[in-house]
Amino acid sequence: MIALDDVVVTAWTPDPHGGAEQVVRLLGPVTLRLGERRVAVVGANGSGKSTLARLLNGLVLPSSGTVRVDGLDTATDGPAVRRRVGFVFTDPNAQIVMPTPLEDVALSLRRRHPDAAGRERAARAALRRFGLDDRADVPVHALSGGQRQLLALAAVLATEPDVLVCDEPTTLLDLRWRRTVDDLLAGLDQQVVLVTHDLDAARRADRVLVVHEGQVVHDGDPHDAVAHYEALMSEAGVP
Ligand SMILES: Nc1ncnc2c1ncn2[C@@H]1O[C@H](COP(=O)(O)OP(=O)(O)OP(=O)(O)O)[C@@H](O)[C@H]1O
Repeated sequence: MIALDDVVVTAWTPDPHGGAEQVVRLLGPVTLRLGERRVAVVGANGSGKSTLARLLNGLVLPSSGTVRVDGLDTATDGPAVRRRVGFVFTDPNAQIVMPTPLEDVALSLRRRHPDAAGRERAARAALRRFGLDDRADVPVHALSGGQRQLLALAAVLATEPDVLVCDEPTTLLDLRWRRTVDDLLAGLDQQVVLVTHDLDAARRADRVLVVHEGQVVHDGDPHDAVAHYEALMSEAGVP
């Protein structure tokens, strides 16, 4: 169970008029209990979705309030939370750290497979699941953007997290791989929190949060939530 209580996130930003830095509120206050297997988060650019997602594994810490995952506080139990909560970034370059796909996935497997041969076998199997087996040993800079995104997802799933938080994980993928990743995420046993601009993907969730100007303004049934978001967008002049 993910529990947010009275969470507010603020940040210092420069004053556009050259004065002292100012504190701005990016998100909150937010109080939520997230227990559903598939939770989607939708909202306009800059509304606060990534900030909300990053709170869930302690990448962003609340300025006030608490975020707990299965009772672990992200502010005080960060490493334990991150072992439980895998995070897939929009930009795969933010999380690929090794020179080749095989080495990158193998790094994620080091806890579960201390022996090198077992680790390599498991890493190759993980890459195969994402159609990357023939790319296992090429330099990561030679992968396409979509292949890098698949690699990032493969590496995070290899750590077998209890919860997977994905921040727009299919943005760089073509239609075939988007469907593959959507199906794969849908079939996972883990809880998945998906930040997405893909409203069809949001409609397949069990619960949808609509974020607007740093607030969760709607929370509930996917069809109602998506309709609420579309109404918000049309008020903003989006056709
Ligand atoms: N560390 C920070 N300091 C100052 N402002 C920030 C910081 N992080 C985020 N912001 C601002 O907070 C707002 C919300 O950002 P966030 O990344 O959560 O939005 P988002 O809904 O995920 O947007 P997008 O759909 O474009 O990815 C934006 O205006 C962003 O510029």
